[in-house]
Amino acid sequence: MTDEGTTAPTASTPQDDQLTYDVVVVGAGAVGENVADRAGRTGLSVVVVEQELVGGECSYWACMPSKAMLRPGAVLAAARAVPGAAEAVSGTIDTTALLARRSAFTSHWDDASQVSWLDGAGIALVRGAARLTGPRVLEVTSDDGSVVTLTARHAVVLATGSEPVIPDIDGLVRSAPWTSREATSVEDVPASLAVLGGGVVGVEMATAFADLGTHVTLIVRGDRVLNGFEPFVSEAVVGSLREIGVDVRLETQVVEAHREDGGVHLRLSTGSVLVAEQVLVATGRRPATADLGLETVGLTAGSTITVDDSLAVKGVADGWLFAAGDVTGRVATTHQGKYQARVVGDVIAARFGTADAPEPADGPQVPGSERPAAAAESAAGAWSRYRATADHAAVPQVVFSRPEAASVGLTESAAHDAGLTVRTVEYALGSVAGAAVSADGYEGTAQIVIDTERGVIVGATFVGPEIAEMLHAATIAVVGEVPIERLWHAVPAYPTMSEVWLRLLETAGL
Ligand SMILES: Cc1cc2nc3c(=O)[nH]c(=O)nc-3n(C[C@H](O)[C@H](O)[C@H](O)COP(=O)(O)OP(=O)(O)OC[C@H]3O[C@@H](n4cnc5c(N)ncnc54)[C@H](O)[C@@H]3O)c2cc1C
Ligand SMILES: NC(=O)c1ccc[n+]([C@@H]2O[C@H](COP(=O)([O-])OP(=O)(O)OC[C@H]3O[C@@H](n4cnc5c(N)ncnc54)[C@H](O)[C@@H]3O)[C@@H](O)[C@H]2O)c1
Repeated sequence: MTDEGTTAPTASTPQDDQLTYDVVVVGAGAVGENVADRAGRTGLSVVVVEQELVGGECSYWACMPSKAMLRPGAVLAAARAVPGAAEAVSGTIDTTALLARRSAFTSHWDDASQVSWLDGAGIALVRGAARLTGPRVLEVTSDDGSVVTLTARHAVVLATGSEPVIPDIDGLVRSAPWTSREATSVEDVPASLAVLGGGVVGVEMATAFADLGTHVTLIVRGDRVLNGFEPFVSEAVVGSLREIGVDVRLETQVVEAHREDGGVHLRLSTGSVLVAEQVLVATGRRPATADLGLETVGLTAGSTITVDDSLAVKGVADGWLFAAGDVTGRVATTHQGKYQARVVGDVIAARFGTADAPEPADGPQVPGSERPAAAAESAAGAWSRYRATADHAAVPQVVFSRPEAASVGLTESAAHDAGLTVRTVEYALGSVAGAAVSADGYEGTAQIVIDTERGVIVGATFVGPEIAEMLHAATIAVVGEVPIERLWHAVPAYPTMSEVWLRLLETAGL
């Protein structure tokens, strides 16, 4: 569906400097790739623009390398908690092997395989930095300075992700701090590391570097880590970080920083000075929108791009501009961004796709309609495939700390803030046979938040070794709004950790 007479460019750089496609996606991270795939399924021509590596942050500097770095420590801890296996693992982590496996997971920071995937899916790629110059038109500047003008016949989707925030602390920028990129691509493991920020990146990277033998100090300004989770998660995670040798300093701020004699000197609010070989700043991320030309379409450069549940950008006329992923400021995880990508891809396919678009499996069918998908999309309500409803009700997240932490939906306090009448039920995971068998001295907690008016679960939290895979059952219960009386009939196998569901429901009075 490219212009007549124009050969659709493949994943190599196109020759023309004026190109028109049905859909232009800016950013080929996990989110942009999924938007392109989904939107292109009904015959729309799609191009993605990428200024760095196709695959984005998650593949090369975030999810994949960080999880690869954390896995050896988790496996060792699991083996050490089981007599019989423990005796077989008397050594320490092999740093060289760990980093080699980490690098393999990033394809050695080479995006060739992802580019081939784009090619196979019939999605064109233009390499360079894209900037809107007005409605539906963008300029892409490549590394060699050449400029391509891209026009979208129907839709532009911004999926430019986010960038780390470096707090305004005297001397910090001059100290050349690490961000998560340097931490996840590390080759020379530092002897000591100060980690600033007790969020997800701070906690995961403190764990990973402690495993690598680095002396880690975690500086947290509040009285707990992982603020978005239930408070009992912080207690468990801080306790175990300290057990693996991380010096956790709660209610502490960095006042001033400078680099001297090969190390970074951090003056702390407590009056002491901390010296570390490197400092990792993990104090959150902001949407990457500073140089996107937002001002040419009536938005503010550098701001979060606000979208509705169809992922259409608010405040832009004619419904041609969409956004998904970190750049929307909704939820900054790959899985939720990819969910948004599926939604917006389907919305674009339905609104602008051809008459032969497949009929949706859900939503109202309009007899005799030439474009059933378009009719279904325009009538779509919450929980249809065309609306990102889960962004409000059922966001799951796993933190790969030790113990792991996982949650979906609302915490108790968020439920109160939302005006719900709730009760919480908690159960010690270590009392469940499946957990006791999996590790001697297993410690962990499961909690559900029950909306007492509707009799459904609106939130769940787990903390404990190897609980990550427990989360999806909770997500299904929350999204499905399964009445707890019905959940009672979902019988967990014995002896698995999932038996905690039975114990939670018994504790709730069933
Ligand atoms: C250390 C770390 C660990 C993480 N671990 C997890 C995890 O385990 N699980 C999880 O779900 N999430 C994790 N996340 C979050 C996850 O990485 C992000 O939510 C995800 O990468 C967002 O995807 P995205 O496509 O929106 O953005 P990105 O992956 O950032 O992709 C955006 C792309 O747009 C490109 N781009 C930007 N501006 C332009 C422009 N003007 N022109 C052309 N291209 C442009 C960028 O180069 C980039 O490739 C982690 C994050 C960090 C920092
Ligand atoms: N496993 C996962 O799903 C995973 C892993 C890593 C990152 N991520 C995502 O990446 C995003 C970024 O992670 P993050 O940890 O950088 O951000 P975050 O928002 O999770 O945590 C940032 C922390 O830094 C603190 N902070 C902010 N400014 C500070 C300052 N000036 N001084 C001291 N502390 C300060 C905040 O209080 C907060 O605790 C998150 O949204 C997260 O969801 C996800």
